[in-house]
Amino acid sequence: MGRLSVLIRQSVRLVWASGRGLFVGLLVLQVAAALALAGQVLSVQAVLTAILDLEEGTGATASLWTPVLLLAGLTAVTSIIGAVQGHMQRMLGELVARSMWDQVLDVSTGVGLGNFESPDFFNRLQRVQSNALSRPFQVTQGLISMGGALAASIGVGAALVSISPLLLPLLLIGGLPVLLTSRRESRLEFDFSVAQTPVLRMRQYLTLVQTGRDEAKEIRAFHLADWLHGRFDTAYATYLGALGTHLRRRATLSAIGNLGSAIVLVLTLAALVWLILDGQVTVAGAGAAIVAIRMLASQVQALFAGVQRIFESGLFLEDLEGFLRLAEPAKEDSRGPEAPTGFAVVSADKVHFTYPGSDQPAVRGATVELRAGEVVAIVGENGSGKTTLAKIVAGLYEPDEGAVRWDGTDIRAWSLASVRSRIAVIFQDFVRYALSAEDNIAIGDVTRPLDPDRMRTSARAAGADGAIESLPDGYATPLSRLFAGGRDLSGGQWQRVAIARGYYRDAPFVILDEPSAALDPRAEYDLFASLRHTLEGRTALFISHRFSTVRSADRIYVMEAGSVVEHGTHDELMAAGGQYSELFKLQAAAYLNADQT
Ligand SMILES: Nc1ncnc2c1ncn2[C@@H]1O[C@H](COP(=O)(O)OP(=O)(O)OP(=O)(O)O)[C@@H](O)[C@H]1O
Repeated sequence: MGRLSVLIRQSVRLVWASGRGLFVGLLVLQVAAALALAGQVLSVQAVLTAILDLEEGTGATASLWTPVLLLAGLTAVTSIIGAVQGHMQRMLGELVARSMWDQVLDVSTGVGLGNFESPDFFNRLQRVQSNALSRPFQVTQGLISMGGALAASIGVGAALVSISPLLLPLLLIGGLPVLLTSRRESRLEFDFSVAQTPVLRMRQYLTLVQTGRDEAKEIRAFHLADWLHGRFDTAYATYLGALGTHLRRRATLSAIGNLGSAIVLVLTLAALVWLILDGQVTVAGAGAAIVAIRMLASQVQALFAGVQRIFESGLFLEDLEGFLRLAEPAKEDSRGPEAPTGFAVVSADKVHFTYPGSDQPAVRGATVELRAGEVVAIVGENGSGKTTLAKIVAGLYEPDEGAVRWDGTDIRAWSLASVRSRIAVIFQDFVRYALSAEDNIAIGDVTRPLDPDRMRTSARAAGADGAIESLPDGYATPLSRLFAGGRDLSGGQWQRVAIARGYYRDAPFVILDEPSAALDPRAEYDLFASLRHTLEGRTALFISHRFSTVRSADRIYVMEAGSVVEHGTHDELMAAGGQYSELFKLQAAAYLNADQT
């Protein structure tokens, strides 16, 4: 009972916050329906008494009409209430779902990036999306049907007590077996859901692969359709096998519970027969009692079904609450004083970082420094830790050791949200939003109204203007074939849109993570050469694994296996004859050979 009252309190809070008007309205209707049901029992008794009086010749036909009309009226009222309630419940369910979605999306967009490295997080997210979000609606229904069944049980119970007080306790006991088995059933359901989440996610992933636009060409080119279908079928078969076992267990439990209730109902009816034979109940009373017992049995069943729904949803709601708590550290991000609007020096000071679940550090004691207005480059081979270091400098990952400092102050001293607002990052794997070209650029800064001039200047600076202006609707063209009138861009054109997005953001510090990977060598050279002019004094960190691109940087850091192994200007590094000069010559030779062939 303790657990039930906690769950009911939680659920009421949830429903109350989402749609209190509808909730109260539904409860009022439930009480009205309960009164109408009790009225029906009493009307049946009155109808039967009038019929018996007529037969015995002691009553008049006219006295039959009033209870019959009353019974008809009450029956109509009950069914109308039922119909209206259905629609109101649907609306309330949607309101509850919306407020839950709001909270879930707050978590998914607010939690630390580290969560997205963990399959556990995705399993929880999946459970929350496919289960926990529908559960609040179930709880709402459970609460309302409980409230209604309780009111109806009291009403019909009172009517029954007026006929014979013995029958009521017997009927109430009838609900107990179902209640006892329902707790066990709810645990089974939750455990099943937890166990099946990874299989379900794999199935959904296989569906996405087989329906995705990007994957479509590779599936055809590699003849993957049958192979992927096979994997999908196997995943489905595993799930169906487990579902069969699970449903058999649940069916056995509910059969036991319902059998228990049915036995109690038979005992109640037997007691009624005994009361009639003993002369303690009149024939009219017995008729009404049978109606009342039927009504009450179904109400008691509804009451316990409501309790069962709440119990069953309870475990999922706890899961949901645990998930929502993940956002608490994210709220911390916007606490603390605002970061200064600029800096003289940004440094990463002996930073170490290991990805969650990984045993190898991705960055080991790396130190870099950027002075205001400088264009600094990080180079290194694939997997050397460049992107990870950039994410640490951007305040997206917190270093395990060491610190990122602005003019000597650890950025953790300020609100992380404000630090991030001073930085524009163009990611290697930037997002291609299925929105207009204009939105794709202006998304770089959504804190102020769209500035068309700035947007066009940014597009021009990134060299994206030509491609966009030749689209059917220019900047208003959706950059996706998913939507009517949409067009797609080439990889290089998309990359320029992403660069324009970074330029559009009015931030003193710009981080470009391999922004030229999809550009041809001339475009890449032009991009870097024009960077200083485009950024107009802003500080830039440029990441590349093409050494020739960044030779004019103010300073170049060379990374290898997570550490900075060399740094200096191009000339200094070439003169040092270390790894930079070796890799630079290797890449240059590869280009020369390519030119000669
Ligand atoms: N999300 C992740 N989870 C676990 N390990 C990761 C993750 N991302 C990168 N790593 C590992 O961290 C190391 C550094 O990766 P990082 O992406 O920083 O290198 P990079 O120098 O930017 O490489 P590239 O030039 O290929 O982009 C690699 O060994 C990589 O396997």
